[in-house]
Parts: sequence; structure tokens; C-alpha cells
Amino acid sequence: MNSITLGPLKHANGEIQIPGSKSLSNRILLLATLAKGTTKITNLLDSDDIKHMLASLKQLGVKYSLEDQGTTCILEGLAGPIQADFGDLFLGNAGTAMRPLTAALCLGQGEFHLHGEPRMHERPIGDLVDALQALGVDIRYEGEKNYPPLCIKASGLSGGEVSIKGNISSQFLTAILMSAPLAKGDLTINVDGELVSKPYIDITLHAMKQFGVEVENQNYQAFVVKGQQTYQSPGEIMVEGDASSASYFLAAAAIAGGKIKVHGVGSDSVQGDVKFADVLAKMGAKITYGPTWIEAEHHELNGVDLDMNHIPDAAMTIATTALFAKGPTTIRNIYNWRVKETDRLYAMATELKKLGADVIEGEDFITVTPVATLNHAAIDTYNDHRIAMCFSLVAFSDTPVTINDPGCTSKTFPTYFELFNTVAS
Ligand SMILES: O=C(O)C1=C[C@@H](OP(=O)(O)O)[C@@H](O)[C@H](O)C1
Ligand SMILES: C=C(OP(=O)(O)O)C(=O)O
Repeated sequence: MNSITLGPLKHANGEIQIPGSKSLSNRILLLATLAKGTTKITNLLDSDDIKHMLASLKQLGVKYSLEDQGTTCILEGLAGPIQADFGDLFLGNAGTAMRPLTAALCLGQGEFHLHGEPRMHERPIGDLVDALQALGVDIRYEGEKNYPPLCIKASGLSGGEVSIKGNISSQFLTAILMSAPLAKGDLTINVDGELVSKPYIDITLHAMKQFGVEVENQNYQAFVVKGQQTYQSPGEIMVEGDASSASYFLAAAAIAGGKIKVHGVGSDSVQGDVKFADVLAKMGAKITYGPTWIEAEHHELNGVDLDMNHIPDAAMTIATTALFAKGPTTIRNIYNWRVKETDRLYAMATELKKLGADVIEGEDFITVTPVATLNHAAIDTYNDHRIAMCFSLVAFSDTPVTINDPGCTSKTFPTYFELFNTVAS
């Protein structure tokens, strides 16, 4: 297996333009497809998750052209639901393609099969399927109950009232929300129990608003959406930089002697993961925000004990940053790490232990207590982009780190190691 060895490194300095947000790229591609008019999308992320969305849209007859090495997309909207006789869609391990497309394909006509990488077939989707079935959709499991692959025989989505569970993934609610304006009638969506990863719902509502649709948000417990609407293309739309991708560079500066400014995300961002910088600040780093940038500078770091349910992706970066802090760090309320690219609680704990750190893996938390000297270890990445990126930070210790299969960052950040090398020395 391919691997890279990094470090030991001392400094992280410079400026980074962060590539487009995965969450926004896939939302905007889908909304532009359903919208009336042509949309020019700039700063689109060029990564595996977006390629899976684009390839599926092409197969479904959506017309678009790509420019600027895949970062500009000019897409002709359908002014309504996707109508295709048949679709056999491979969605890799892209949750932001699988979940929203599952709901959107129910809106029109046709028979659709949705599947992905083996891990995608282990990632739950039952809560979304239950809600769609309650709305009259013929949707079935082709393998194990509650997991993809799925078969949809679409004939539209009825209005009315539906309940959806939000305790495993917010993407199920996102999926229903984005499709609701094209339902046959007005829809009230009740969130059944706890809602995890709440800021991602704000991203969804923001993107819908950019395409002309307002949702009545009743304190994240219920959402009311008018049916039989048409999304309107905003004409041109720029994707913000990816706040989760920014976390690795901000953490690098906080850990190593130096200062890094990331451009593309800042205080104006709609992404919850910008709050990662506040966690770094709580740990002791010097953080400065501008509307579209964030700067981090090294300062002695202390461990923290925090609920990070609102930043599940960037929270992983805290788990390795914790190796450089004084005292233990506990990341709480992150049960759904277990149902993402891999069981991230198990994987992070296992790999941190290889370095010699003292780690407690709880059912829904992780505690990392740093040690004076880390071991040189070959980090397994479990086909999880974020594990590869998080553990690159270990290179700022006195010990090098080996990352197995670094190419797995292609899911959301294919140029990660290239950019890392421009700021780390
Ligand atoms: O809606 C989104 O764009 C996302 C929501 C989050 O997932 P969960 O809601 O499953 O936590 C996040 O982890 C994922 O990377 C992207
Ligand atoms: C959980 C993630 O991805 P997905 O969009 O596939 O859920 C992630 O990017 O960390």
C-alpha cells in the first residue's frame, strides 16, 4: 500500500485558499438541477464526492459543462423534478449525494437504483426511507434493511405531515427539506427526538433560500414548506471554501510555531465548522476572523472538555490537536462518528494509541491524554479522508508520522498534501 512519511516539522506559516465546500457543492448542484434557469456555479469542489453527484446527474439527463479544472459548472436547470425512465447510480461513499438524491428522485417519474462503495452499504438510511414511505413513495431495500442499495419507483411526493428521526444523521432531514418544495402539497416535517449536526440544517436552509425558497423553521423541531413551488436559479453562485478542510491548517498553525491565514471561509460563513476556530481559541490559540478569512497563530495549548455535536467533522481535528495540549481533551456527544466513513471513534482511538497517547474510547466520546514523546507509527486511514488529514498534524511533534493510503483525501480534498507541504517546514 502507498504511504507517505512526514516530519518532524517545526513551523506552519503562510496563506491558503481553501477549496470549495463539499456540503455546499453537492447541495447547490442538486438545487440548480431542480431550478428554473441556468446556473453558473463557481469555486465548486473538485473531489470524489462531487464527481459522484455530477456523474449521476449526467446519467439522469441533466446538461452541464465544466470549466476551470472542474471548479466552474454551468448547469441547465430542469424547472422541476428529474424525469428519467431509469437510473443506476453509483454514489461512492458520498453521504451528501446518496441522501439528498434519494429524496429528490422520488419527486418525478422513473425507476432508480442507488448504490455505492461497500462502506456506503453499511451507513444507515432507514430513517430517511421510513419518512419517504410515509409520504407514499415506493422505495425498497435491495440488500439489508435500513441500508443502501435502494430501489425507487418514483411517482411524486405527497404533502401532509411527516416525522423524521434526527439522532443519527442530519442529512435525512436535509434530504426531505430540499425536496419538499416540489412535493404535491404543503409539507410539515416534524423532527422526532434529538437532531444531531444541527448547523448542517442551516446550510441547507441557506442554499434553498439562494434558490428562492423560504422554509418556516419552528425551532428545529418542525419545518413547514409550501408544496408545488419552483426553485429559481440565482444565475451565478459561488461556493464558499470548505470550513472542515480549513480546520487542518488552522490546527497546524496553532500547534506549530507560526501563523496561517485561510481564505474562503470566515465570520460570514454559513458553515457550522467555522466554529472549530473557537475551539482552538478556547484551547489557547490566537484566532482572528475576517468576513472571508480566519487566521490562527501558535500559543501554548490546553486540553478542553466540550460537546462537539455541532462540528462532527472538524472535531476529529481536535482529537489530534489534543496531542499537543497540556492536559487531557474530551470530545463529547459524537456517537455518529461511528456511522460515517468508518467507525471513527474506534479508528481514531486505535490510531492515537499507536502513537503512545493515553486514550479512552467511550460509546459517544473520546478522551485523549498527551504523552511527552510520541512513537513513530504507520497510521491506517480506513479509507477515511479525515483520518489521513488529522494525523498529518502529528508531523509537528519531534517524531515523524507515516500515513498509509494518503490518496483517500480525494473524497473531499485531493490537493491536501500538496497544500500542506506549501505551509509546513
Ligand atoms: O449535510 C452535510 O453536508 C453533512 C452533514 C454531517 O453529517 P451528519 O448529519 O450525518 O452528522 C457531516 O458529518 C457531513 O460531512 C456533511
Ligand atoms: C461524514 C462525512 O461525509 P459524508 O458527506 O459522506 O457523510 C465527512 O466528510 O466527514
